[in-house]
Amino acid sequence: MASEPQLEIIKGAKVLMVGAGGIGCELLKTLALSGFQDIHIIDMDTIEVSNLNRQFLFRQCHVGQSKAKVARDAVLRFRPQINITPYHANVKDPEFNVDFFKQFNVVLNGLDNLDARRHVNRLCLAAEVPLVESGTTGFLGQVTVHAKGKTECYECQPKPIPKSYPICTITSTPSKFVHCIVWAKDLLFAKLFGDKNQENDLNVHSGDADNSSKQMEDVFIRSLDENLEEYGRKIYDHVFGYNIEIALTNEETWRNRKRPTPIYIRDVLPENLPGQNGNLENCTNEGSPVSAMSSLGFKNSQDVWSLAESSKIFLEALRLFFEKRDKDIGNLTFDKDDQLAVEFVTAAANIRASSFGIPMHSLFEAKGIAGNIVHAVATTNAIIAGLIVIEAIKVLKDDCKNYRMTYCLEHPTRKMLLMPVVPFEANKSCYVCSETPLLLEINTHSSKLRDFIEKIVKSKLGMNCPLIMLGSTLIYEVGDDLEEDVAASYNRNLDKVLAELPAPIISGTIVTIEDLQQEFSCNISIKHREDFDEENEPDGMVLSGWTSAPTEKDDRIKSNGESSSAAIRKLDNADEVEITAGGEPIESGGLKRKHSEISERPDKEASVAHHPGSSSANQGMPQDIGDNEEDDLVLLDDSPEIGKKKRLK
Ligand SMILES: Nc1ncnc2c1ncn2[C@@H]1O[C@H](COP(=O)(O)OP(=O)(O)OP(=O)(O)O)[C@@H](O)[C@H]1O
Ligand SMILES: [Zn+2]
Repeated sequence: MASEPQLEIIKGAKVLMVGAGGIGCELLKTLALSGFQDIHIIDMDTIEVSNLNRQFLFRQCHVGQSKAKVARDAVLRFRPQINITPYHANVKDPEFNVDFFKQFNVVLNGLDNLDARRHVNRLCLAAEVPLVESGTTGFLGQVTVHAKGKTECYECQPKPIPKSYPICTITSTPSKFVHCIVWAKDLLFAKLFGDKNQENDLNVHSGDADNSSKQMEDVFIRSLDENLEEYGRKIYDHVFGYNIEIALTNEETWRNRKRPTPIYIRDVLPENLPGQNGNLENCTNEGSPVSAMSSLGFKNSQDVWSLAESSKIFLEALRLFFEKRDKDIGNLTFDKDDQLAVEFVTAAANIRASSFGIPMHSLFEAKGIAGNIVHAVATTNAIIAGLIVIEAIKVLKDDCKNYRMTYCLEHPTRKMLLMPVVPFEANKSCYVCSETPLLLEINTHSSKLRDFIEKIVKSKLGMNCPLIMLGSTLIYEVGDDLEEDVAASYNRNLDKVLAELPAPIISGTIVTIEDLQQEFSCNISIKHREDFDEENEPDGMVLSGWTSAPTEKDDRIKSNGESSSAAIRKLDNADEVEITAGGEPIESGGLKRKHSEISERPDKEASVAHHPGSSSANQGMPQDIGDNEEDDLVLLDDSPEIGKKKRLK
């Protein structure tokens, strides 16, 4: 129960929540029950059936409605006297500018993607409003506090980019099931059902450079009256049979690897097997999604299909796409919520896995890998929401010496389920909250301004509405209010190489980039470089400059000079840290952690190297630190003495 003065602070606070999903629902409820009376919520989504198992403010009848609005109505039913203002909108919309953010005492994030998190971080920095940031992945979760001038900002530590795989591992030498999944969704699925114009490296790299890509293209084109069964079998034989034969001709590749086995459909499924075509009636029921599994009578998504079963699903899913979803073909991108797409990708990945001697997986598992899904745990969201409120109250009391980043661990470690850590001070070389310039190595004679904007400014720097300047010369700007001829000249610049722009970007120049909405700008020093490694530097440009971690001693808020709080203490050994509690190092044995591990998130993203997927879920979370036989739950005191623990009986 909050003390009287604390309650007054809570009652007088105006808070902004971003995200009304898994964490957001718990958070809104906890805020309301803790006495908060003026809460604004932004969420751009509508409610989906798959949200209902954990987003407890929503019911079946709300499916399709705004999360922010339904969450508000649900909470007002038990706290009718408080003010909740919902916005069914993207936090990146221009209306949510710095002035909008300035009206709040604290901002609380319950988001699921890096892009929006970075955007909110910049607005909070510009508006000088503290941010409590959070994330969960299954049993893991964390809450961090970011206050300008007091702690590091959300972007002070570079966030690991989603794990991606070298293209040749995916196209030629898969060794794990995830490689087969990436191949099936990013290459095969994209080739058959996606945008025909996008680059797609389904070709097998063989010693025989003449592996005709012309022939390759022809195979995928379906003539208007081509029988779908025959078309499916042709694709099957091409990608699982012929391509593997070609790959095998490159002896060098297989010298130290297990050779794959080509698979042809005639060996797996005899032609025109009765019943093989599925039962179209079953899958045309109004309202139910088109599904190869239901068409073929497969019920359990946790079963691992045999090679023959995978092959049946492959052919059936392909047929259903062409017969039932023909309007989508050419525009599809893989979506984990698209049942037919998941079935197709699972089947294709399993057939490829079988060819390469890799264990096959169930649709349920494959979906998790393909969609980068770690199943959400409602309890973790509830714990994290509680911790957000605890930190928010400290922020409102300006109790910065007691701010904590708290990690929720999968297994209690040293009897701690929750690991509190003193926040770091700002990284002096953070390009977001300090003025340190970045360094970009790029071929200024061959890279176009368009590539620079897409790969660096938008993708790496997370800018929304960039403005690019060299000295006082504007090279590029976006905005609805631009005059036509100005907009046209900026557009012409997009296709020029950097060194040939009206103000040339060459080695030694410093480019200034600003995002007016985020009120954020940074400088990039340019260094010309002729060649890049295709495998390791697929963008053809390398951005660096803000990777250094904070330095020892001055890098974290001190608890009044005392050592009563948990802390991460840097060891002499440069990148190892030791987690300590109560000033005393927790007994050693499994607790020494590399700094890089502490700041890395669990990474299950599956994509090909040159298409890094979007990042979601947690950032900066410690991994499983080690099991402890005693599964005691340990709670943190609400008092500043975080080192003290209470045991739940
Ligand atoms: N740019 C954004 N603006 C506003 N809301 C956003 C933005 N990005 C994400 N969100 C919201 O953040 C919430 C995150 O919630 P959560 O992680 O539970 O995801 P979910 O979409 O509800 O569930 P799942 O992805 O697991 O199916 C979502 O409701 C989503 O709409
Ligand atoms: Zn920073």
